[in-house]
Amino acid sequence: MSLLEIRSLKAAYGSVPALHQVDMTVAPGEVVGVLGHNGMGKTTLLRAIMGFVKVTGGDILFDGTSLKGQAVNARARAGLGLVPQGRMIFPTLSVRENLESGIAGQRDRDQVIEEILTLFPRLTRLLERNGGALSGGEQQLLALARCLCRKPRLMLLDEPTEGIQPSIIDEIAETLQQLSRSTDITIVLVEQNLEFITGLSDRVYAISNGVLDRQIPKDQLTDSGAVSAFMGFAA
Ligand SMILES: Nc1ncnc2c1ncn2[C@@H]1O[C@H](COP(=O)(O)OP(=O)(O)OP(=O)(O)O)[C@@H](O)[C@H]1O
Repeated sequence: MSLLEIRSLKAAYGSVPALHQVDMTVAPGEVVGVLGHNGMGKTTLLRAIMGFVKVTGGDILFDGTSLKGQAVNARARAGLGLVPQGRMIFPTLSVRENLESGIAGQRDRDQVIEEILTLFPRLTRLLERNGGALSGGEQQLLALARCLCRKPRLMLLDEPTEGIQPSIIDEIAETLQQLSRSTDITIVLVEQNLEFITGLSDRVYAISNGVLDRQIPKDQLTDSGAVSAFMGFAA
């Protein structure tokens, strides 16, 4: 069974439609990419799944249950986690406090943080530093780690490479690969970075003008020229 199933989804900002038709399925444990240019609806899709954007048609099923009418915190409790575009960490809180803010309920905070940090050795050295004093790449690692503190079953990642140095992009890719290999987490990743998305994803969908109904053929995923041509990206 699919962990996430999206059927004929439509979403709008007021009276302005942003998603016209989105159909996708994600199996447990998969890493699924959504590739698209600026303004095509990638962020809107993730925010609609999480419950931040109003859905005007269609349905989203998580683990077989419709998310219709469920508030953001109910979706988070069900196991959805979003790492937003721009990272949105707390700049005046320390790395440790940022991580603590991601921990739900009465769980043993130190133990949760220790567990998560095994995936993020770079953050271990930075625990007492303020979030705002980290580089963009370090902030992205922190945003990922904070999301993981809630132990999501499905993690939604919004352009994790945006504005980040290539050396840390590689580290983020390795961290996500390790996470995917060592746990049963499911990931939906939206990106414009071809190399990053094709390197990480089991399957990649294309989104264009709020329509997502095409997948890039698997045998073409390793051929960036073919993917660019499929997407209509300039060579
Ligand atoms: N808060 C908003 N109010 C009105 N329109 C919005 C809002 N946010 C996004 N839009 C519009 O919805 C469409 C999809 O935007 P979205 O941010 O989802 O695209 P994106 O693919 O994530 O782009 P980017 O890569 O630039 O982040 C665009 O036409 C955008 O202008």
